[in-house]
Amino acid sequence: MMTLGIEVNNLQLKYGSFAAIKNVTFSLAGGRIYGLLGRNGSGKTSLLSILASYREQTNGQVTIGGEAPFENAKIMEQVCFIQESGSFSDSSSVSDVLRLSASCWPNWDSEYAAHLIALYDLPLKKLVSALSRGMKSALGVTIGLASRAPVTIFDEAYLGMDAPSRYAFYDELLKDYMETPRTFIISTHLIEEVGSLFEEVLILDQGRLIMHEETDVLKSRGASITGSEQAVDQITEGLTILGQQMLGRTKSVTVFGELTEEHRKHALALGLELGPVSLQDLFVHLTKKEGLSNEQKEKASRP
Ligand SMILES: Nc1ncnc2c1ncn2[C@@H]1O[C@H](COP(=O)(O)OP(=O)(O)OP(=O)(O)O)[C@@H](O)[C@H]1O
Repeated sequence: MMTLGIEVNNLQLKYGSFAAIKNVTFSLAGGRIYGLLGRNGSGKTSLLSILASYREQTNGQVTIGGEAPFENAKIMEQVCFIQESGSFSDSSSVSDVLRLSASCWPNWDSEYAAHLIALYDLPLKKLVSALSRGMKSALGVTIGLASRAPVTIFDEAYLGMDAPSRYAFYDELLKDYMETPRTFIISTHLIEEVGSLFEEVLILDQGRLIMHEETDVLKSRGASITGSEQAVDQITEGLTILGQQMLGRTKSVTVFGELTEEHRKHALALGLELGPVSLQDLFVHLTKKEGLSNEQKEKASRP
């Protein structure tokens, strides 16, 4: 399958006078799983809508495979955008929606669709209006995966699904990605659940891109330090603490910022255990209202 690179340059989107996307610039090579994170109203859906040709930007450039996506039929059939709310007509039946989807995406895989329909027990004859929220989400997920679109975007698409269904979705996505590599962009608030899928992470904060990093590199921007309370307190003095936890006599502290070699040696000498920081902890810290100053955020986002 071809890999379509995505270039976003100085992108701006305004609703009236309100700027929802502010001078966002990034480049995605494609063929990876990207996570798009941001607090409520940070602009995730707005950004994804532009990539999916649902909206035109106010300023700046977007290209997918070298072409601007807006009103571009050739690009639109390469991009599948699945939203939480679903955008299926209420008066269509599930099988109508699937038939329409099959005609929209040239790479549609009917066999795979049938597998997912069985997996999620989707009632083909029911009208969309008669589906439960979770069933609507399962229909969306089925379409996104079976579309085999070179760029597949899930915008909180599995929110209505119960935990077993969500985990089945993560498994399917990973399996499908291994078999037919393509670009997935996934926006989510369920960072602990979905985070391990991401190879790169983008974080939006009030319309600005404050971080775009390989997940592993991002995780090395912080550390968890575990051991005796006294030793942990000693080593973390003066560091930015994201969170702490006591488990019996053992203390575990998460810090922001890379540990210096000296710190590491000292920690090991004190018998402390060092580990990576969780994506969730980093995210919460980076997007906290009274968290880092814009200057600090900018510094943190630089390699
Ligand atoms: N059609 C619209 N008209 C006016 N303002 C809008 C419109 N759509 C979104 N906005 C505003 O743009 C900002 C970004 O919204 P957007 O839906 O892109 O955020 P989000 O990151 O997807 O949020 P959430 O996580 O809550 O879904 C918000 O302040 C929102 O109120």
